Amino acid sequence: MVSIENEDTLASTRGRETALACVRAGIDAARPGHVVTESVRLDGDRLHVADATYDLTGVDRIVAVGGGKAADGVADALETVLGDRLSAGAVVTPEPSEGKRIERLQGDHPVPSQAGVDGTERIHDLVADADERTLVIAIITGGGSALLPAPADGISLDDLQTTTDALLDAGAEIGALNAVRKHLSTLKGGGLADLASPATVVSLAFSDVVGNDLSVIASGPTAPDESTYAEALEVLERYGVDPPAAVRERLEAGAAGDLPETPGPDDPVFDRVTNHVLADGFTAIEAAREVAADRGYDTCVLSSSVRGEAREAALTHVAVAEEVGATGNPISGPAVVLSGGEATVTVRGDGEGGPNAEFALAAAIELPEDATLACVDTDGRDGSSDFAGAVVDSDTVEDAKAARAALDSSDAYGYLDGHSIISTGATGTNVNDLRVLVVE
Ligand SMILES: O=C(O)C(=O)CO
Repeated sequence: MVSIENEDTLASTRGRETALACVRAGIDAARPGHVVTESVRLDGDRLHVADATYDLTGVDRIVAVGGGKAADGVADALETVLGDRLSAGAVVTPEPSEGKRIERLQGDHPVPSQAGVDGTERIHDLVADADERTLVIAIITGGGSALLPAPADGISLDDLQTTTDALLDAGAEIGALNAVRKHLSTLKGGGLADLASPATVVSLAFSDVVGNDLSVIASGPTAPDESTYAEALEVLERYGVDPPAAVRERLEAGAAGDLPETPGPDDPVFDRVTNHVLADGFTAIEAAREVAADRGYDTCVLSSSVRGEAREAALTHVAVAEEVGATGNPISGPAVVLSGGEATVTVRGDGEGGPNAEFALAAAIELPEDATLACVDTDGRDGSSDFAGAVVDSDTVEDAKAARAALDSSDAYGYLDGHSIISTGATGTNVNDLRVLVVE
């Protein structure tokens, strides 16, 4: 079970206690041990994944490869489920544990590192000689884009780092960011499926992407890609990013038709590929909702795909809390309103912030008296901070001017204190943000 540091201090009211219990249940439900055991089963020569069954007769090698923030836990669970049938594997994760058959390799997030490049090369080596008798299980989890860098021809790690950094700072949304990354690295944008062909590929995804677009989750290593070099150039322009010369040259060469595009939906490399989304933001929301209902609250899911600038989406949540209190809409109190998705922040200063902290602090300035809001990134790392998020109520902000100044210098954690900051450490999963709004 995920543990929240200092929970006794944070849970000083009934609303706060409920919000934190919901957060804990949401994260736990999305952790790989639970999710994989529920959805993957080996029965003799039959591998069951969700509603699909794969016949392993004739398969003489099963290789599990991939990466992302939940990959270590998925690898653990697969080693248990597949036992001796598993031949080998490698995953690149931020906090690798000791594996049995699947090697655990260190990578870095949100900006890629040399360790990630080395780990990705190991995956390349394991998959490069796959044939018709090989089953490749692809472990695709959020964070995979940075953890599995694989720079394309002519692109250095430094080019990838600079470009990623600049787009993150500009607040680029994930689809746009990944359209660029897919055109700068070899395993993204269907590249892993291409490398594994003609093997059968079964992909197990944990989605941290609103709408579960498989070509965006970890930049879609096993998914057809419809984005283009031209689009990648347009993204850089849209976010005002002037990339390193090698990046611009590659994207311009691709847009001019001098480089092959990433494989699209009709490409035969996907003939033997099946992608399964095993967990997403709704997995966390549903578990949180159950806890709230058990505690006697009326519950409502606002949306699992709230996105946009955190401080603006926060005001919508304040408005919902006000409406619950004033007119009993969309439900009447005591109520728990849940949302998921991915808020972003445009970095304005060099303070310590993150989308969830900014969401919570912006809401706290205006929350009505009977409302509590908890906002966390289910991976336990809000933006590039070491915190998961924050729990706030109408007492959190004593000095609205100072709170606004903190927001303006991207320093929400600088304003919030030990009575608000939620710290879980890395949770081992990643299904995006979870917000719990309690109105008593
Ligand atoms: O691309 C990534 O790595 C993401 O976190 C989205 O899945």
